[in-house]
Amino acid sequence: MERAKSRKPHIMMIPYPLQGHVIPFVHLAIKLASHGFTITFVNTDSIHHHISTAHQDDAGDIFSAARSSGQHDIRYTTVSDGFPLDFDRSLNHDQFFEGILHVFSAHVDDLIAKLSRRDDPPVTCLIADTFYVWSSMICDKHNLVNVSFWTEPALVLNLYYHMDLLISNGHFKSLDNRKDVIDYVPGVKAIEPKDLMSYLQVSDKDVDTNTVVYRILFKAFKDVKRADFVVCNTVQELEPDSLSALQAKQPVYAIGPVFSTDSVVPTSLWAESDCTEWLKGRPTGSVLYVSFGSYAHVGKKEIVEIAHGLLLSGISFIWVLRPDIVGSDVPDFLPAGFVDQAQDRGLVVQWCCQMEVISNPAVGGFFTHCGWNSILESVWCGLPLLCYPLLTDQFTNRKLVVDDWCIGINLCEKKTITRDQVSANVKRLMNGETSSELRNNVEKVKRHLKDAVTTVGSSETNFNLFVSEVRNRIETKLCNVNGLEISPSN
Ligand SMILES: O=c1ccn([C@@H]2O[C@H](COP(=O)(O)OP(=O)(O)O[C@H]3O[C@H](CO)[C@@H](O)[C@H](O)[C@H]3O)[C@@H](O)[C@H]2O)c(=O)[nH]1
Repeated sequence: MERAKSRKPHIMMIPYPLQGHVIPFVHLAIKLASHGFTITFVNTDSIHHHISTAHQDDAGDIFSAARSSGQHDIRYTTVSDGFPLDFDRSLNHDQFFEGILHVFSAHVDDLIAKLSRRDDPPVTCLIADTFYVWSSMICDKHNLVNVSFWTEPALVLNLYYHMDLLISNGHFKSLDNRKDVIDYVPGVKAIEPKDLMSYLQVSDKDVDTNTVVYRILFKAFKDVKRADFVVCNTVQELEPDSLSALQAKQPVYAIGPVFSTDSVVPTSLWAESDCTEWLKGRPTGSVLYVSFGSYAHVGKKEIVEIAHGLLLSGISFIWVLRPDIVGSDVPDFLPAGFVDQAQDRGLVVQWCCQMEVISNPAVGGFFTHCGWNSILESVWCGLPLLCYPLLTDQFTNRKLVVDDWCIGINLCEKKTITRDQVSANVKRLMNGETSSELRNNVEKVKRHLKDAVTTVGSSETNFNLFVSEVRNRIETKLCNVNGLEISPSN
């Protein structure tokens, strides 16, 4: 018993190898380390390569500054995702995901086995992304406490969790899906099929649901039901019904927003441009920030319409355009002369420190693809949103933003957009009556986010509860291994 108790709990954390997942994982890692856990953070070789290239630090351990400034016990290692470094994962999306589905877990298994021979204290808990299909298998094999980290809204988890209901009611995976409102999912009063995640909006007539994305979804949301704990990057007060429905099934903790405004850990996969000089002296709230995140692609036609719409609007803007926004094989996508026409009114960068830019007082609105991190960050900074969801959870996130919280407006119902539509909506977002209403509403939602992370707030309380439950579970496991019969409270 004493031997078990004296061992520091050691958590291995493995984010999904995508930007929007790595960032919240890093912040959660630092928070757990500051609560006395030993953390081993695992990035894929490819993610590590991108981060260290972007930050011009090839040998880098991304946690070195955090370790010395906070005296945290965070170790950092990398693992192969099964593909060579120069394999284009964005261009060969499905092949890459087949690897993540079938091959990646063997590398993780191998890494844990290696660490357990070498590491002190031994790894006793795994926090893996909910989209991984192998967490329970790995945890069973290595006797680890199994924690699933969900980086999207609870509403989205709740809908995936109840995919079987959507299928049996004919809203998903039937030849011709029902189009009426869905009102039978526990914790979801009503949701229209157009607000489901993109993957659940298709019928069997149009799409083959045996493709790799669906095989991952079906397996991952079965596997999450076997997790000991689920932590969600959301706030109890913002999504009480979905969270209660999930909490009725298994221990689920809303601990968001999980981010830090002064992080010393490099996480960007692309080199960041500094926008501070450009923003200097611009009137408060006058600049629109435009970004479509790290993963989704936008058609060249749409990029051209957005570009013209931004010019037509007369509003100043910073537009993040990753080199692969259309596709890594399409390097030229902006209309000829765009940058010259924008003159001093527009800045185009391939990537930036988003939190730093949107917290600048000159920025007054966010034109977004509705990635969940961007929504949380935008609310944190008090910015209303112009929503242009592209895929996956982004449609469902838009429902929360536009319909439930009334802090944003829709760019369009369909994917096709026109420059006039862009210009009109940018102006509505930034100035006038709609803009003031949205800003008032954002302040209310922002209050929930800020309150949640105070020492008595819901997220902080949930986090502390989670920490103590995980500790107990780890101790119980260690004692069982050592042949000691104890209850967690001993
Ligand atoms: O120039 C930029 C642009 C973005 N970011 C950061 O990158 C993250 C982007 O995350 P998110 O807004 O969630 O978008 P994606 O990168 O597209 O995230 C993926 O992961 C999210 C969380 O699981 C999902 O909600 C999205 O649909 C999915 O595409 C945020 O933290 C931003 O602050 C930067 O630092 N600089």
